[in-house]
Amino acid sequence: MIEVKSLKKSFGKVTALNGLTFSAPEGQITGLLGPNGAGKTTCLRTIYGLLKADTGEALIDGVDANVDPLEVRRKIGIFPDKFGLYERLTAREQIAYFATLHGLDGESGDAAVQQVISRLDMGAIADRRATGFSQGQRMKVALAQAIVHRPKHLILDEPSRGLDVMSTRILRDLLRELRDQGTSILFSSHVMQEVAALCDQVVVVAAGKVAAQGTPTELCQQTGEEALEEAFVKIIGTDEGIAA
Ligand SMILES: Nc1ncnc2c1ncn2[C@@H]1O[C@H](COP(=O)(O)OP(=O)(O)OP(=O)(O)O)[C@@H](O)[C@H]1O
Repeated sequence: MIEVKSLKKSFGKVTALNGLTFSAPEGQITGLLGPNGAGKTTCLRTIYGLLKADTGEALIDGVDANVDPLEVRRKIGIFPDKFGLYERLTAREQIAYFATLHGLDGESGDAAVQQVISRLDMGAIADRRATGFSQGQRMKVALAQAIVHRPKHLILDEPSRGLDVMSTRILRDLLRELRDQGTSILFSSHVMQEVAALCDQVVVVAAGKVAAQGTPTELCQQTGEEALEEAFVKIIGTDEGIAA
């Protein structure tokens, strides 16, 4: 389980997180929905230990990434907001590099890399250098890097940005499959339809704290709205920074 407890984080005078609390259980897709600047990326970076909260804690199976970063990295896969690829490496080499970082090398490493290449239908690009890769091809490499060590938890920051319909579908199918295998999946988005289509649970974040939480149906019930889009707008109080 991923747990975020009373997280507070400021950058100078800007309060990015203001007492954020929620959890993302195993076998569920949890969507962190909020307008631009709501604090989603700051929250995710804190969970995987790239940022330290001012107060509060973020735990993976009870472990704080600031206390035991190696243990947390073993348990999670990260699809970050900015993924840089090594342009001179092939897709296979990049994925193998991440497998090695997680202690998967030799035959078991090669097998894990090949498995994820097959799962993401990357055969045609596996042995090409990343230079010239399309956005969708880059997304697949980043996703493969995130899941090659079969993490129990997967955290994705705006995963479908810049993707076409086919790539988005591949991504969604994979997330559902991993969810069904028991992975806890937490992803951020400011796109309502994406959250509505994928999530078992939605955590609506505004101004660094939880504005509402529940299944899409529960959020509609809580707000007395029939459409999720209207429910979100009512919860956040504006549709600024949210995309349909
Ligand atoms: N390193 C930083 N230095 C200064 N301010 C920051 C920093 N990182 C985030 N912020 C500020 O904290 C607030 C929350 O930013 P954050 O990136 O977490 O929001 P977000 O919900 O991910 O937004 P978006 O959907 O636009 O990516 C914003 O006001 C942002 O400008």
